[in-house]
Amino acid sequence: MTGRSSQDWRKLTLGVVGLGLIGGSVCLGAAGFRGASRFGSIIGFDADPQARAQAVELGLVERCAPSVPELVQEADIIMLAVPVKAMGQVLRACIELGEQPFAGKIVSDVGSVKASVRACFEAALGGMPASVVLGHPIAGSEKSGVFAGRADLFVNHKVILTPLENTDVDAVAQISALWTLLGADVLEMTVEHHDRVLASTSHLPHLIAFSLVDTLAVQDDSLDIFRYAAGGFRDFTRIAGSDPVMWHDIFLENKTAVLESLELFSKDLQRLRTAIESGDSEQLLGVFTRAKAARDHFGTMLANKPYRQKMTSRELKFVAGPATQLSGAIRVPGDKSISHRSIMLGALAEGLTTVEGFLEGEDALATIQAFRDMGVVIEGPEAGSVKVHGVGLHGLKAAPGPLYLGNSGTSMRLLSGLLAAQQFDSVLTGDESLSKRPMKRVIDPLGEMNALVESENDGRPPLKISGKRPINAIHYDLPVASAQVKSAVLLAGLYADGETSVHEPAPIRDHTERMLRGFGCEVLTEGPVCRLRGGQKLTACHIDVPADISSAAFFMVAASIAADADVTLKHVGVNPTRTGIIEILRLMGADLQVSNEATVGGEPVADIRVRSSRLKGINIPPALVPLAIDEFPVLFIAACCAEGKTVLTGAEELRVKESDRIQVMADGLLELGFASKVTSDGIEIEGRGATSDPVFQSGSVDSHGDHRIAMAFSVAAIRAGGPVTIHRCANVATSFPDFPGIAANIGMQIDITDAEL
Ligand SMILES: O=C(O)C1=C[C@@H](OP(=O)(O)O)[C@@H](O)[C@H](O)C1
Ligand SMILES: C=C(OP(=O)(O)O)C(=O)O
Repeated sequence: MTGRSSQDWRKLTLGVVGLGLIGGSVCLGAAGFRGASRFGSIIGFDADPQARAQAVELGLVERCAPSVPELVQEADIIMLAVPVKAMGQVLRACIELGEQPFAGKIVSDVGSVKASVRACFEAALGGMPASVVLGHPIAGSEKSGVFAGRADLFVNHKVILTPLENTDVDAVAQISALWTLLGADVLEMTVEHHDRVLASTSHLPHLIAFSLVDTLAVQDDSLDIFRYAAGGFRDFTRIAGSDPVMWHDIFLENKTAVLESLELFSKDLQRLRTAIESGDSEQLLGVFTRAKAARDHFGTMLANKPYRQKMTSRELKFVAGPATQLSGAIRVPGDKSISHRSIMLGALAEGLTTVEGFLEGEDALATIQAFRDMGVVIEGPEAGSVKVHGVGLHGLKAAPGPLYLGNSGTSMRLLSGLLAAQQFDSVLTGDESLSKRPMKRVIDPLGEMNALVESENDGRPPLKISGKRPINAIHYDLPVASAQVKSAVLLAGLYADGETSVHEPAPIRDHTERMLRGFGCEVLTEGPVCRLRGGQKLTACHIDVPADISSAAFFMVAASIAADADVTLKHVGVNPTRTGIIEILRLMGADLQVSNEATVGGEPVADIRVRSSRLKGINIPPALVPLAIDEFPVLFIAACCAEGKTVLTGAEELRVKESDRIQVMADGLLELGFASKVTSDGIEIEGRGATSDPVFQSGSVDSHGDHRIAMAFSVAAIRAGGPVTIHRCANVATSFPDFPGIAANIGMQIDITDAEL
């Protein structure tokens, strides 16, 4: 649907019936913010003669028609902005114009209950004319009357249109264009869906606000109550100041849907009452933490920020600049792999698990949300602290709907193993990138364990996991060096009768095994095989999440390639299954010093000091590939800045990460004037080293929504001849929220722009 040009509108007369808050605002918005009318003329009618006179005086309309039929005759587009209750009378008045009073006109309304407005049309006109498009702007206010109108009332508000099967598509397009002109976002749904949604999101809250204020107002000490009522009362009850007659009508008109949501709410309220009475703190915390998470999510959605939502309508762009001097000591956010596992194992444990240093990135938040959906009480995260109220191995409950795991492969694969062993069915979904990632690697071994994980999409998400199936212990030889697959099998193995063992073809991260031990579980590791007996109890513990070496890697490369750098990365996790980046950079001649080594909660940590160095190209030993699997995008940047050739082989896994990290990096490098040679399982990069500075041209690259690609090119900018613009960076928040802010602390310059696509 395309909007009309201003030229088109100027040929038309807009007629607004009902000049209260909504009708008046339609007039003012249509008149244009700068006073120049966008319409040929705007006329109005209101049942109240005084309102008619005031509307003209206030400049809402040029003039008022003496009756509804006369307005209908004159106008081309008619907006019936009268209360739902008055609709029948307005329509009956139009009958004097003949059987089809709206022929050749386009008509819409603004009523809050669509089924009853439709019934009014059917009763008055014997059916719904094709040129009538029912609609509802979600832009009320507790103010009403002819003085309440505002030209910008609808800006950035939603308008729901509810066209019927016979509604004329051109009429829908015109009414949609009118609302767009007034600044609104237009969407469509059925009449029934609209009435159900509004019953819960608007009508029920109004009912509760009216009821609460009334309950308090009739108490003896009401004056005191109101005098001392704090901000919470004021915020919560603002809508009790709304027009009583209008709301009285709405409740009676939307009776069925309102009663349904009231019934649901009453049950939940009763449950809270019982929880308070019996001192059931678990139940109270469960409701409150879930509600807080949902409200926070709602807040970020309203602010158009990317928490668990598809980033289709907005683009986050980084513009990174060259830098020569980098210095300072920083601590990057918590390890993503360990953060995920702290929630999963904490939920399965008995008792309260406390976590600090938790990564508040969207991937780990998606895991938290999934467990909340399965009935686990999780407090936080609050400045990296999380409290997980474990429910025990058999305490998870079926989620009310599919579990949405955003961009996170780790969440989906580990949860597949865990959920395959539950007494309920589950569905796992994810964003566009996750929906393309291979899941057969977990479907197959879990199938061998008698689990049923199904994909209708050639082994890709969504995954349907059947519960209530006994899980068999197996020995599994991992065909790919994947810690996610190993962990999925081990988590399912927790529920099996007997010993599950996994053989890894090369060393891969072992956080699951280490953390299980921290929870009191016996997990044996003998060379490449780890074993675990099913049925073991997990006991809650404290987890200190180290800084993520995969995030620190960006600054290790940044400091290595910058002309003058001395950067210290604090409290970094240096588990030997993760230190491939350190080993590879050292082989390339980087100056990395590891100090303050310690062990926290079974995981080694250290500070890493990095200074500028003359890197040289190497053949990356294949054995190091799994130990640095997430660090290759930024290692490619290091290779470009090295002297000589770097060759990566045995890294085909990179092609099935959040993007095809080999191809997407090579494409981006080319945009910056740097040609590389892509191979099926790696890349060859002829470094430019010190012989060419800048190494990269200024330019513009597409990260394909892959966080690690976006951050790698931000690092490349250090050695570019001018700014590097990186598109689709919103997913940086999956693993490294505030990457630009932390980068700025050592002297990197990354500007963020948030633009409409
Ligand atoms: O187990 C984990 O936490 C992870 C394992 C790796 O994936 P694979 O198991 O697919 O190699 C890694 O790429 C991912 O970022 C996190
Ligand atoms: C591959 C990654 O994560 P995941 O598999 O959890 O999406 C990553 O963080 O680079």
